[in-house]
Amino acid sequence: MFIPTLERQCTSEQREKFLPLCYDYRIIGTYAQTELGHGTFLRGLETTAHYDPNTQEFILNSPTISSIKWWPGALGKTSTHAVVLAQLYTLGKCHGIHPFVVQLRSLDDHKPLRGITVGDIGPKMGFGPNDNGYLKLHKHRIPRTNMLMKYSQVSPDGTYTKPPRSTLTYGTMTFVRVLIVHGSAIALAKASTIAIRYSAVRRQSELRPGEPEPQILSYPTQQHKLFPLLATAYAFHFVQLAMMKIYTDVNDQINNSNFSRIQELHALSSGLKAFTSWVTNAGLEVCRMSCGGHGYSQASGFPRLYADFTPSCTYEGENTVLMLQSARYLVKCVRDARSGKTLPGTVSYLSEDVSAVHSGGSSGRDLSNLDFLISLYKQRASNQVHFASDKVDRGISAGMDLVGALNSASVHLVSAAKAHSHYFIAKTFVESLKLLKASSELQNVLHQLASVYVFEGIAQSSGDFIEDYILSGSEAKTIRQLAVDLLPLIRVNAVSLVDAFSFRDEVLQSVLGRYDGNVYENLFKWAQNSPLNKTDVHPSYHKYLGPLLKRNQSKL
Ligand SMILES: CCCCC/C=C\C/C=C\C/C=C\CC/C=C/C(=O)SCCNC(=O)CCNC(=O)[C@H](O)C(C)(C)COP(=O)(O)OP(=O)(O)OC[C@H]1O[C@@H](n2cnc3c(N)ncnc32)[C@H](O)[C@@H]1OP(=O)(O)O
Ligand SMILES: Cc1cc2nc3c(=O)[nH]c(=O)nc-3n(C[C@H](O)[C@H](O)[C@H](O)COP(=O)(O)OP(=O)(O)OC[C@H]3O[C@@H](n4cnc5c(N)ncnc54)[C@H](O)[C@@H]3O)c2cc1C
Repeated sequence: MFIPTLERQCTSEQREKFLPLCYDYRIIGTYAQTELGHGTFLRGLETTAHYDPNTQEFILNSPTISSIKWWPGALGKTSTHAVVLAQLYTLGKCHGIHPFVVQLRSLDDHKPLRGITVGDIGPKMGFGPNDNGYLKLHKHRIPRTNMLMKYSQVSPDGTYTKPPRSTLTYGTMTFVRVLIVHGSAIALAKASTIAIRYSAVRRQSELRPGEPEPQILSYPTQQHKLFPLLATAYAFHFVQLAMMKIYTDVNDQINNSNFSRIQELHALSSGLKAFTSWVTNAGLEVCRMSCGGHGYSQASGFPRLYADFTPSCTYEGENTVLMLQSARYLVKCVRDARSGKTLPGTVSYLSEDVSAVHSGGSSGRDLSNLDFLISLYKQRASNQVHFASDKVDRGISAGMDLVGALNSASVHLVSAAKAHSHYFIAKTFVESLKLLKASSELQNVLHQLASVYVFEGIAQSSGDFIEDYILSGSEAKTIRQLAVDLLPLIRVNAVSLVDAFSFRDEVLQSVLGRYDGNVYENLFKWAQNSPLNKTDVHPSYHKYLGPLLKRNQSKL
């Protein structure tokens, strides 16, 4: 995050000064924004940067205990520098959060500089090797030219020039949220690889006396756990490609001072980061539990995969908060549509009248047709967004201000943003496959994956579709059955579909997910390396167990 921030927020002179140092690993940096007291509410950050025109320096301080920077990755022991987000003060006026490059440690002996107190925040649930750290600043001075001034400037006499958009400072977070969509796809692909390969190796239970124990991958319940998640990994792969394309296009526009789509990008990246990380987070646990006891072993790779992935739901914007950000924009779009404005691509459906198109219960609708089902996802999203938006309007009519009305409708706003994200993902998956140049056999297999993703997505949220009369109860039941009917067909290619992710064993880090399937021998070998097995009789025996047993035996 340190380098992307410099790349996006530096003037050309600052780029020339800082970026070569980063690329050559002459300095190591982190992104120090979050504080003990604030992570979500950026405008509440307390770190200060006061400009001293006499020395043309900024004086940085952590004025309170809650202002201590807390959590930034590699801040504790590794980083020599940080981008520090602080409240800018110049000529007695506060101008809000701005980014500053701050050297933390000497490049000679790595000792913290004067006015800098840094350290590790202590053991966490995962990311053991990462020294997430704290930073306390005390009257620490940096040159004026260390404020990243691409968008806003402070002149030598302290005059402040404001940015074209205050939220340009938030640009790095948007970029990393887009990366996290990719991270979700990768994590779910890894988990699917481990669980499906192991399920092809593991045999368990005797269905009928005398019959060989079947592969657990042959059980419909195991397939129902794993194949929708496999399909989701493929869906997220295509979505992260689409998301990155939109990000790159909008970022190019921003670089040409065209800020027209910055809000749409923020809303989409926020919703997709939250949606994909929540789904992946839950999916990792389903994959682990589908592997029985061995899934709980470190040897499976699942404990570390989960512990390292799960903070994706928190960092870079806590998921609920990001869904609310996305929803806030959707509400704004409903208003714009009602006032006749044209809506941008990813939200243009909100100006369509989808309500009459599909009333639930009409017979003869082709419930296996993906294009038709995507239109139902669209209707569900539009209904939920309009419902939540109407709730906000009713709140305002009842005398609330906008903030109060948004807060009062926030549960429904989160549901609406989820439905919007889900529609975007399902639509992108189906459309991406149409554009894919692939053999008919491959198209058929991928169509099965897209179908099970779309069917299962409706089955797991059938209440949304039935409550709004988008589907009748019997139609929802039919779609649920369509998903189950696909499972044995996907079974045929399931192992090939995870092999296609091409994770090397060294990357997958899983005895259960080994490419050669040689699980049991390697589990036993792995266990031999357990520290507890260094000696046959563990030293603790002589201190505790031995005396206890001997004392009690003497009573017999
Ligand atoms: C290539 C392979 C990839 C594999 C690897 C995959 C994954 C790993 C990758 C990365 C992870 C690794 C490390 C990550 C380590 C973690 C780092 C961090 O966590 S950094 C800190 C992150 N912190 C946050 O995200 C803070 C969240 N809070 C906020 O963003 C803001 O406080 C919030 C909630 C948006 C509120 O903003 P605020 O200004 O206070 O109030 P408003 O809601 O009123 O917003 C005002 C307007 O500004 C618009 N806005 C807000 N944010 C943005 C934005 N980012 N871009 C554009 N516009 C934005 C908002 O919509 C409002 O607009 P309107 O007034 O409604 O028009
Ligand atoms: C592993 C890890 C690495 C990190 N790395 C970095 C880093 O490198 N740099 C950095 O600056 N930070 C980093 N962070 C910090 C991270 O960005 C914050 O933890 C994150 O932004 C969430 O803020 P918070 O912790 O204050 O949670 P809070 O905002 O306090 O969230 C707590 C609860 O309050 C709810 N809540 C908060 N605001 C609202 C609202 N407006 N409406 C409804 N509900 C709300 C949330 O939904 C959540 O349920 C890291 C965190 C972790 C766990």
